[in-house]
This record gives sequence, C-alpha cells and structure tokens, in this order.
Amino acid sequence: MEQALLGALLLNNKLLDVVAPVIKADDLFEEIHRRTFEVAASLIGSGQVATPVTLGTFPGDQDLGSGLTVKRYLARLCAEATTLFMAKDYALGIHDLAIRRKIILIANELAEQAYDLPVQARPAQVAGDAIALLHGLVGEEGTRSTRKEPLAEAGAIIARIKRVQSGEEKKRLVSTGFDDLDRATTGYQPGALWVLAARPGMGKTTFFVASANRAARRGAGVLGFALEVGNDQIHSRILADLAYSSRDPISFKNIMADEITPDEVWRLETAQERLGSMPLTIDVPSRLTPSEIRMRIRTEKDRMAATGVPLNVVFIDYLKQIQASDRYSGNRVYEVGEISYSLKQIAKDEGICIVLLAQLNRALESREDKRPILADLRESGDLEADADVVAFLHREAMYIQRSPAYLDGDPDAVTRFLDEQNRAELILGKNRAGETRTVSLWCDMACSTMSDHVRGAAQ
Ligand SMILES: Nc1ncnc2c1ncn2[C@@H]1O[C@H](COP(=O)(O)OP(=O)(O)OP(=O)(O)O)[C@@H](O)[C@H]1O
Repeated sequence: MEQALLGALLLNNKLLDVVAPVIKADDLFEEIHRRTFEVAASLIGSGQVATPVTLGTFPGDQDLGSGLTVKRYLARLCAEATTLFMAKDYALGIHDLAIRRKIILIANELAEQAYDLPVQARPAQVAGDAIALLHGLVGEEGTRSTRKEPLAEAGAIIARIKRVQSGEEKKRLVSTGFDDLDRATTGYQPGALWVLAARPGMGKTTFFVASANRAARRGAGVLGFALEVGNDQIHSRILADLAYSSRDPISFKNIMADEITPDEVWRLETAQERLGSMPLTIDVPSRLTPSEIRMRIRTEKDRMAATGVPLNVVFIDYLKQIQASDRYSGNRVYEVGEISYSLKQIAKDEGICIVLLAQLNRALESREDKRPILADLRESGDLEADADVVAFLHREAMYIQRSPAYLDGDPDAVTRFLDEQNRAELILGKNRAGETRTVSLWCDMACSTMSDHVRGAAQ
C-alpha cells in the first residue's frame, strides 16, 4: 500500500493536496518510504517537481539490499502506483495502520510499567498517562482535516452568520454570565485557557460560583472542579447565589451552619429547582493531575452529550491543587509551565474553555496601587504565555478594611469602605480577542454572588 501511494504521488504531484492532510512521513512503516515521502513533499512544497528522476539524485544510488538500488526502487514505485481515485483511501489505510502500531506500543509500555511499578508510585498516574497518550491518538484523527481552504472557511463563517441573522441558528457565544465581560472577551471560547488570578480572599471562588451558575443558566454545559473548598461549602455557595435577594440575602455561612428560617428554606428549594434545569456538574476531588483532569473532562463531556448538551466550560479552583508529574519535581516554575501547557492542550483537544483560578504572591502588596499587573505572574511558569485571557480580581474594600484609618473608625475610611464593599474589578491583563480593560462587577461576598449590576434575584 505504501509503495502504491508513493508511486502515484511521483506520477501525479497534485496528489499531495489529497495525501498531506491525511498522513505524515512518520505514518509510513518503512524507513525508505518515510524518506521518499519527506523529500517528495518538500520538493513539491517548494514548487519543484518530484519524479523518480529528480528524487533519484537525492538519496544517492546506494544499495537498499538484495541488489535493489534507489533508482530501481523509485522506478518500481511508479510501476506499482495506485490510481488517482484510490489514493485517498490508501492514505487513510496507511494512517490507520500507523495508529494501530502506536496503540500496540502504548499497550506494551503500559504492561511493562504496570509490572515494574515501585511500591510508592501511583498506579492511577500510570493509567492516566496512558489515557493521555491514547487521547493524543484520538486527537491525531483530527489531523486529517486540519488543513483548511481559507476561501471555503470564509464562506462557512458568512453562511453561519446568515443563519444566525435569519434565526435558523443560535449565536455561539458561551456567556461568562456577565454582559460587559462577554463584550470585552467574546465569552468562553472553545479551546481557550483563562487564568483568573488574585490575592487570597479577593473572590476567586465567588467568581467561579457566580459565573458557573450564570453560564449554566444561559444554557452552557459547565463542569467545576472544587479542589479547595469542600462539597458542603461549594454547594452552599451555589444555593446562596441562586437564592440571592438584595432585600433579604442568605449568607452561605448560614446555610452551612443550618441557621435558616422556614421562609428561607422555601427560597432555597426554589433555587434547588432551578438547578434541575442547569447543565452544571461539580466535582470535588482533593488533588488531580492534568491527565486525571483530562479523563474526568472526557467522561463528563460524554455524559452531557448523552443528554444533548455540549460541555462548554470547565472551572478549576485552583492551580496549587493540581499535581504536576515528577519530571520537574521541586521546581514549581517548570511544574506550573507543564500544568498550564497541559490545560491549554486539553482545552484545544476537547473544544472547551478552561478557567484556571490561581493565587498571586504578596509582592504586589508592597506597591501603592495594589491592582495586579501581568508582571505579578512572572514567577508562575508560562501561565501568561499559555493563557488566552488573564483576568485579575481586585476589591479595594479588602485593603480599606485592613487600613489603620478604618480600624480606628475614621469616618472617611468607613465611607470609602461602604462605597467599595460591593464592587469588584476584573482587570483584563491579557485578552487575545479584545482590549485589555477593567470590567466592573457588583458583588456580595457573604452570599458568594457577583453580577453586572445591583440585583434583586439571580439572573
Ligand atoms: N459573611 C461574610 N461577610 C463578609 N465577607 C465575607 C463573608 N463570607 C466571606 N466573605 C469574604 O469573601 C472573601 C472570600 O471570597 P472567596 O472565597 O471567593 O475568595 P478567594 O479569592 O477564592 O479566597 P481564597 O484564595 O482564600 O480561597 C473573603 O474576603 C471573605 O472575607
């Protein structure tokens, strides 16, 4: 099959357009076939002609064994060439065989590792790594169609816009749940990695809960990994946000402490009913590796797909609870680099947006203006480079509350605190799809709620 395809390619160089999106040189089994494909593709790609004559000078006319010279080998390829019509099927067959060989390799390696695993090692890690490799192979299927024709792609975009305008199709925006943030970023785009970074207590988990609730209420499939707070707290926060009323707020602390009036129980039940129609799943493991995250995302994606909902966005609270491999053990900068790279790949492979919460170190607190800037991520591996959006949460109220003037009861400081206590700033330090500006959010930290505007009930 490999010889027949290479022969056809040397007889008709235009076949490269059909073959190149399907196979890479590495997919060919024989070394001489790999080399021939590489040289032919590079000649054709640079506008030259690849024939047995032009190729014959390249590898030299050495003996390939049993008296077969390169010139004879190339002539034989042409004699055995398949038809133009069959070329794509041959390429697909070769690609499938290459995948089979890789599966066998992974399976053999996995068996060897399982036999030799040291007692202190984690078998789940070995299984997770193997699954990641197998997912990589599944991803390779996609390479068959990664080469695009800009003319056709532009046509597809315009056709989709027309279908949206005529009401035939819904807009694809996966809302963050906050209108101004959607306008600034175009929402949670498939394949994107968001990093939401802040000092402790600024409201990262509050943003996660509020955004997850609002995105799911607007129809997005949402998965949240609550690696830091426990099951009870995360679900109490979800309920407090959904049941929010500015006249009679219910704090998540009171829900956790069972200090709830009968009327409030009724409101919590109404919030619980709402949850029934929201495609929202919460997972509460204590620590995960990137491979385990990938595995759980795939499982949830399949489960949601079976109910007719695509999984759109995954929140991870938070970075410190993600365990890197042993490769860079002890070097946190490299470990974080490995984690952010893996998460970006997962987002791309699975067509989802990942929102990773991260904690900033205290260096910024020695500055006059304590609003975080991109440089504050400098010690965090490649977070900035891998992320499509870097958003910093800042609440001035946190700092006013800690100031000596406020603690001494200074009326100006108290007034400033009251002005600021329900305001959060989301500073877009990096934004691949738009401008880097600050989005203002309203918040009530006791109820784990955030929104675009002051509100009466969860929108
Ligand atoms: N009942 C309450 N009244 C006032 N503020 C509250 C109340 N409950 C929580 N908060 C405030 O909410 C903030 C915590 O919010 P959140 O947990 O979302 O922040 P975080 O950035 O995720 O924090 P961490 O990094 O410590 O996990 C803290 O500043 C806390 O003081």
